[in-house]
Amino acid sequence: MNAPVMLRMTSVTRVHGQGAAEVHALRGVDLEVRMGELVAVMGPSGSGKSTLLNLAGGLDTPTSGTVTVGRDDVGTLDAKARARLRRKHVGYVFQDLNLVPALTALENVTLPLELDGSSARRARAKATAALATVGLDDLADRFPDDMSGGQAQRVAIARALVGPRRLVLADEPTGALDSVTGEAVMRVLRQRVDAGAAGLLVTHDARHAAWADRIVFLRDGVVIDSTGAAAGPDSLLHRAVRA
Ligand SMILES: Nc1ncnc2c1ncn2[C@@H]1O[C@H](COP(=O)(O)OP(=O)(O)OP(=O)(O)O)[C@@H](O)[C@H]1O
Repeated sequence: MNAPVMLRMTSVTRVHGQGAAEVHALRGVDLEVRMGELVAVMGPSGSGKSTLLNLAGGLDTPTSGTVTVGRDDVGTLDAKARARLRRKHVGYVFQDLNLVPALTALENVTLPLELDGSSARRARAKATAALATVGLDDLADRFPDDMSGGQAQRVAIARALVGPRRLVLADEPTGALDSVTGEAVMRVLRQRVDAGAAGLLVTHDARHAAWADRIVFLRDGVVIDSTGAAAGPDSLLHRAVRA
């Protein structure tokens, strides 16, 4: 039996700006991501990848069409309800990391859990474990500005994956990383998805897309192709691009 659909986009359009400045960033996109499934989104600059990710995470609402996360229709939620949905169920890794500079690595990862109502002790324990999964247990007390780009990126990954996130959204999560660390980050993302989350990954890198079960290609706001071939770490595609 197929796993439940966590993210569903139906005939989604998004128009930015107005009048002469109007940009049709997405034009009628249909997309489903099931629990346990990692979908990579590829496409040239300006094709609508970030717009799609922002809609999936409830940071933005569609101009027309519907976006549902679990049972929630994102377009019908008010800003407060969308913020709650994001905090509770959606993990993000963005290009700009949005780490809080005044908080240590551990505190940055702990923060979303505390905002969700976890006790400080439980939140700390979970955050410590999340930092360990990205190999940063030694740097828990370090501040983001005292870390390398790759280390800070891994803190952002730990923060996105901590807690019961049902949908993990990653926008070029390996951008600041060397290839070995980038692979490690992809492995962590894959493990989180294998443990039951749904994952949506924007990437320009075919080696990272090869970790996905499916690759969706966007151009000018339209899905122009979608590979059905199950890729994943054991797939031929994966082995081919890693060889
Ligand atoms: N807030 C906005 N206001 C106006 N236009 C926007 C806005 N956000 C995105 N766009 C436009 O929408 C189109 C799609 O942008 P988007 O950032 O989603 O593409 P992308 O595929 O993520 O690009 P990149 O790979 O360069 O990040 C582009 O033409 C962009 O200029």
